[in-house]
Amino acid sequence: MNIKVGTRGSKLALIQTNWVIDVLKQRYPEIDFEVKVIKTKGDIIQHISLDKIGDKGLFVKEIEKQLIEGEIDMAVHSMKDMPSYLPDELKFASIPEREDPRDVLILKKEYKSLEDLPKGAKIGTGSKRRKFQLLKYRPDLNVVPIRGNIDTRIRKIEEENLDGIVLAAAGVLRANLKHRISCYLPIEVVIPAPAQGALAIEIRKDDVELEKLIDSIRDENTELQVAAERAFLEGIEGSCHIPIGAYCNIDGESIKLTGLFGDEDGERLIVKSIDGDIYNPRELGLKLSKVILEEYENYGR
Ligand SMILES: NCc1[nH]cc(CCC(=O)O)c1CC(=O)O
Repeated sequence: MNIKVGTRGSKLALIQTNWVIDVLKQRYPEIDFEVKVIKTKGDIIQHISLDKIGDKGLFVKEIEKQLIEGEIDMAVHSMKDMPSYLPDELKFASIPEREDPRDVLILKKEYKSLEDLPKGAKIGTGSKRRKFQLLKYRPDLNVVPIRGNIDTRIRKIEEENLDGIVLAAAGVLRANLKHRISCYLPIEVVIPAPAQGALAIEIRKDDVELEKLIDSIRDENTELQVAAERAFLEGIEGSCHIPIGAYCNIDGESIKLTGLFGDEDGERLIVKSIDGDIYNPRELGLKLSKVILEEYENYGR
């Protein structure tokens, strides 16, 4: 059997794709996998702030088209970049084990933590979720927009004379850049993006054979967390112009889901947690989105 795997061409996308192929190969050494790099709209318009072009589908549409047409058989993405709804013909296969969900700071050599940073320090991030949570903790910081893949952003610390940047631990660790991490931001301080650190493997709905194969690398806790966190995102119906975050903590049969939601300019920023059990993660996510949206509407009244 020969399986064609579609991916973006960024270093991280290729690392993630090869990671999935490697774990599948360990179980099915007889299967051949062929990587096909696909250029997406998001890769072509690198210079514009993601905030301004918006649209989560930017990095996946072209890949999904090739999947539907049979040019490829599966696609590997970062789950956090995936829109709430997939094309009718496609679905997610089982989800493998999540990487560290936290965000990290990569700082100039002089500094080791968020607390170390001098007043007014310049921190680069294009994400409102990261920006407003950092400012809540350190209102004096000067948060400036940056874009680009991981290497580009790290380079910009020097090039644009920043004191540091915020990145997802998952991308930095997968790219073998652990030594660059200055500190991990606790989940209580910076709630991650829904499903941050988890991978999405997209396949055709009718591809039962491949579905079964990928089921061998399923991680149940990750699937539970992703179900709850993405249901919250779906319930919010937000875009990337507003801060949205979610993290699901599992403790035996109990789960605690924490959600973050706010407005475009950071005036309203709401964080709330609710408890549930491992049997209804999706319902818990949808419920939390309703509770938070309601609180948002009543804010300041
Ligand atoms: N927004 C781009 C993106 N999409 C996935 C990752 C890293 C891997 C992940 O979060 O799962 C990143 C980089 C980042 O946010 O630092």
